[in-house]
Amino acid sequence: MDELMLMQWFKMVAIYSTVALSLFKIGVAFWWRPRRIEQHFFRQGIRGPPYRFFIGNVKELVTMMMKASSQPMPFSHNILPRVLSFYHHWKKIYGSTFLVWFGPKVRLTVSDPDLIREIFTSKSDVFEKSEQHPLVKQLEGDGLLSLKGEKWAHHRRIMTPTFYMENLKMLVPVVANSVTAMLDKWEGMLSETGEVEIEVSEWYQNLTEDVITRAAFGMSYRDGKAIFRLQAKQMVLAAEAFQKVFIPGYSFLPTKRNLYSWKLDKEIRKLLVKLIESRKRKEGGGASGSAGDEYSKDILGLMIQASEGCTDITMEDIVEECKGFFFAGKHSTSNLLTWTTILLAMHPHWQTLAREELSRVCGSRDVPTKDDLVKLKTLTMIVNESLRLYPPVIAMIRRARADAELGGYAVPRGTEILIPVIAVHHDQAIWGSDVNEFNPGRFADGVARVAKQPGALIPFGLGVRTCIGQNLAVLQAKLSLSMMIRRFSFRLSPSYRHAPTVLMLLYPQHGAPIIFDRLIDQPAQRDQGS
Ligand code: HEM
Repeated sequence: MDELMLMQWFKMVAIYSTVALSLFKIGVAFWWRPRRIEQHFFRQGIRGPPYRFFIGNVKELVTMMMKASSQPMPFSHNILPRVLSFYHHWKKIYGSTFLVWFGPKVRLTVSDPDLIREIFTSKSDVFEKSEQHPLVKQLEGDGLLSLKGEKWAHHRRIMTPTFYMENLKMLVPVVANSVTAMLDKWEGMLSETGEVEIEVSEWYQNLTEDVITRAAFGMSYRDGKAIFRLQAKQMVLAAEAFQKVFIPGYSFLPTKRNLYSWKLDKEIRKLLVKLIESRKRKEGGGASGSAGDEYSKDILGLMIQASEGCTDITMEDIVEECKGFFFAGKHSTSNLLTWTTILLAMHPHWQTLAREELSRVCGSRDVPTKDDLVKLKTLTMIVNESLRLYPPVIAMIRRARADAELGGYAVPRGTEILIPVIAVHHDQAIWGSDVNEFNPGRFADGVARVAKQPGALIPFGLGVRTCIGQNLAVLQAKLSLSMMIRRFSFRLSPSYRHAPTVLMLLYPQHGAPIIFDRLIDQPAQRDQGS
């Protein structure tokens, strides 16, 4: 009997100790540590909204963001208060470098271009990519976008040749075919008066899906389509997760949402493995590259070749890279195209200037050649101004992997740095009093002349982790816009409501309905007439 009591007593002590230890750990993680970090930064003159137990500033932050995006805004490009309302609000109180708490996770906002350059270049080994939310990681894949260290460097080396300009230039006919098919369909939809209203963002998504599947994977559009549909569903889940406090380990629980996201991931994986294996068979069968040998250095081809030469590139690695390229290749480029079309519809004068330049450079050619594209300075200025005012990626995050010094501040290990790209792009101190105006002319003497500090215009990031797809995105945007501008003039539909919103990337909340008018004097017609 005594022995039994003793056993029970030990059991009780064990339970109480476990509970006490857990409470202690919770206290340290959710109370003591945040307070200590707050004090550390306060002593250096950095303040911020006060940390609240467990939730940090998430409640105020989500409320502010929801309120700001609840109504459309006037046709103004001063979009910072709407799309990054918490930053805009707290910057006025605490200055541009402040602390903000995403649950118990601290982020230090940094918008000084000199410090941004330091983070991305000379101190890029200390300020590494931060760990993504599990749902975002599932969507983007565990490839280039999130890998670190030697494995990232190895993958980047393998895939870089895909994006050499000589290889990209071979894509001009591929992209042009897709754009022609899209514009022909629009033309078929014209009313008797010669105009049609198009919701361009959906069309651009299909276009960029088409281009990335063909260009990067040598696959047909239909093969890639199913993957894009599944990723769109994952994107909704990931966007919802951003509005909640992140609880480590939660993603492993079999909740309804997690079960659904696992199912989506499994289906994507299955489709990708099938595609990769069929491509491997083709490569093994003597084909030197992707389907049709048109583009032998595509991502999939290079990854497969690399996996055959060494054991450290596995099928799993290829699947993860494919996920990332499907995601990154589609959304950001279609957003760039959508915002640029909206801007040109709002500012028709720049359509005219771009059209005149196209006539000068391309003459009677309907589709610009790769050499023409380089000469289209006005179009380049327009694209740069669009990326400045409406950058698809509005913020980037880094994490200090060791104690570090930044601009005279001591930043403890584990601190995350939030770089509000959109705030930098809308900073009057950098861009001048017309900062919120659409003025591509500011780039007339090149980007460097205007944004004197390299960290001032960063739509594609900076330093070693800069966007690998930058040249492909710009090539695709310039080619699509130039072909569209030559065929149509366009204006905003009366149903357009200006509501830039963030769902991982910056997009128009109520779509982008645009009215297109067919131009009478088109190059193709001039050719026929001559
Ligand atoms: C307008 C279009 C695009 C924009 C604005 C954009 C933006 C960015 C930004 C800001 C980064 C850096 C993120 C960071 O440092 O945290 C990045 C990285 C990346 N982007 Fe893009 N991107 C675009 C198009 C593309 C395309 C078309 C592809 C693929 C074909 C692509 C693939 C990637 C990859 C793989 C990375 C990770 C690179 C690395 O860390 O080595 N992006 N992109």
